[in-house]
Amino acid sequence: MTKQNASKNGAAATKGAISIRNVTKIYDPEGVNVKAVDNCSMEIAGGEICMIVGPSGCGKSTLLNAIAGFHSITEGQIDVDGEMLCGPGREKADQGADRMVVFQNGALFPWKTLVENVAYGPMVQGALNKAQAMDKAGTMLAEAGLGDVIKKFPGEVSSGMSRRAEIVRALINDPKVLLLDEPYRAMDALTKQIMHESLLETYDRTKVTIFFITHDLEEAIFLGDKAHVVTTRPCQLKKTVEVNIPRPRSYETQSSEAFRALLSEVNEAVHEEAVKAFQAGEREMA
Ligand SMILES: Nc1ncnc2c1ncn2[C@@H]1O[C@H](COP(=O)(O)OP(=O)(O)OP(=O)(O)O)[C@@H](O)[C@H]1O
Repeated sequence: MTKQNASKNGAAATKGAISIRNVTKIYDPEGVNVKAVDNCSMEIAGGEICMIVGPSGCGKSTLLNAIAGFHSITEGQIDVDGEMLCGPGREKADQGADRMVVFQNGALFPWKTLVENVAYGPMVQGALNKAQAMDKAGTMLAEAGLGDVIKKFPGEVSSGMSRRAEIVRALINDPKVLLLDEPYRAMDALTKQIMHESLLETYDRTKVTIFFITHDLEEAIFLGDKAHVVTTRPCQLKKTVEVNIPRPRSYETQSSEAFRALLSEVNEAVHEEAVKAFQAGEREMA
């Protein structure tokens, strides 16, 4: 492992605090009326890596989409750094470069090289001219270990490289918050390890707040400062597990007693909710 480092919420980490207060989301209230989130509250400090775990279909992506400004909320309020994104009088947040999203299915333009993909955002927003944007994109890709492939097209590099490039693309505008919705879901264990190292190194450079949805409990403990376990639908915060394992964390960390104890604590909470989700599904089928 390279210089994956140190601080949790270091001195530079003052931006990107997310406050989710009493948020409820009902899809299609006049029709199918699906309550995905119910009176859910959570606080995420600026510069924190916050992992969200819970059963399938419980409402995790709904929360992420509300923070990103893709979906409205029905009640409650979401703030970033004390400024209301959505809440009373504004049911949907504006989308903005201060909150960048990376999903599990890649979203790079296949007809552009990696460096062109990364440079695209600041160029079209007019934040940088083409030369500046290409230069910054090349530097950031090199920092992420992709210096040799910046001129390759997404189809010419591995899925792991593409995903790292997507994260660089999300970070080029220096967002306050990085929203990750199961970005490594389809990857094999070894590729995931590389992704985790790379993400932690990126985090050390940027101290961006990370809101990360996963079903992989080991990933949640390995990466997170906190793991927020949420209930089966409708989503509420069930339990917060503080991951008080010092950084840097290496793969030996995963066999430590502290790691296994935290894993077991998260597993127990998630399992309870998974059983409820399964029973609810069986009732619906009956
Ligand atoms: N546009 C929509 N209209 C109606 N129901 C929806 C809509 N989008 C999501 N849902 C429902 O809301 C619930 C929560 O969905 P969401 O995608 O937030 O869950 P999730 O926890 O992210 O799931 P997964 O872990 O499987 O990705 C699900 O029951 C889903 O079917």
